[in-house]
Parts: sequence; C-alpha cells; structure tokens
Amino acid sequence: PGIDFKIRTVDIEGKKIKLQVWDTAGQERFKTITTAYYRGAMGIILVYDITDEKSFENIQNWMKSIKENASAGVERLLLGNKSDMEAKRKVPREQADKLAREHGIRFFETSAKSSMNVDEAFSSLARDILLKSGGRRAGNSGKPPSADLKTGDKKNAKCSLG
Ligand SMILES: Nc1nc2c(ncn2[C@@H]2O[C@H](COP(=O)(O)OP(=O)(O)OP(=O)(O)O)[C@@H](O)[C@H]2O)c(=O)[nH]1
Repeated sequence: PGIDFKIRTVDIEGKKIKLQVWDTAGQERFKTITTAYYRGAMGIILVYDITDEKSFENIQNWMKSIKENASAGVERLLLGNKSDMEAKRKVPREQADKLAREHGIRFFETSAKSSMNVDEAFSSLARDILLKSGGRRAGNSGKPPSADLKTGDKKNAKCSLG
C-alpha cells in the first residue's frame, strides 16, 4: 500500500531521459495527500477514467490541491485513460479539453491497455519540464537531466501508466 515509484525512460531529441514516476495508491483519498508528497515534483500527471464521470469531477479537486501544495511552476498534464473503451465513455473529450485549456495544460486520451498515447504523454511532460528548466542539458548542469514526476490519482481516477 501507499506510494511506490517506477523508472521510465523517454527519448527526447535523441537523448534518453530517465523519469522517476511516483504512483499514488488507488485507495488513497484526496485529503490524505500531503504537502510533502507534492514537494519537489517537477511534473504531475492527473489521470481520470473516461468511463467514470466521478473520476473526472475529482480532477477539479486535484487541480486545487496542486495549486495549494505543489511547488510553483510544476508542470501538469491531464490524461483521460481507457480510451479503448469508447462504448462506455461518459466523459466527452471536449469537456476535458476545455478543462485543460482553462488550466493551461496539455491533455491526451490514453489507453494503458493498448498503450495508445502513453509514450507520447510521458514524452510531452518531460519535454515541457526540460523547456521550463531552461533546456538544461546533461553535461552542463550538476545533475543528470532527470525529472521527478508524480501521478496524482484518487478513487476511480485510475493510473496504470507506470
Ligand atoms: N480497458 C482498459 N482497462 C484499463 C486501462 N487502464 C487500467 N485498466 C483497468 O482498470 C483497472 C484498474 O487499474 P489499476 O492499474 O489497478 O488502477 P490504479 O488506479 O493504479 O489502482 P491501484 O492499483 O489500486 O492504485 C484494472 O482492472 C485495469 O486492468 C485502460 O486503459 N483500458
């Protein structure tokens, strides 16, 4: 139980970028997420389930929590997962698109099952983090260009992109 992390490597402009991806447990409740958990994250992936309206509504709460707890300037990404389950869709793509635009963040629909857009999502977030950090390159910074990404999900906001 609790929080674990996985390493995911993405390729950006021919360079391999190693991401440390933290995944919150599905049963974890919104209020139990602490300031300490967000602190230091360079990126946060918000995942809802396109077949579950409640999981999308929860995204709003997460946005608020990030605003209150995460470091300023943290990159956010919105993902609508289970895009392979079109027949059971409850959340219109346009609705999520609108929310993402309101918050000035990118949005993708993904499928952890078919892998659709999964690499694209991680790459996109990593690229945005690199751009924001001033295009730091390996060799001219003290540290390797690793990014610490944390996925915030709550009940029914499934995240299985690790
Ligand atoms: N069809 C489909 N099923 C998915 C997809 N992603 C996850 N699932 C299923 O949804 C269920 C929940 O997935 P989990 O990976 O356990 O979700 P989670 O939010 O990480 O849950 P915890 O492990 O409790 O934290 C599982 O049965 C998965 O197989 C997807 O993209 N498409």
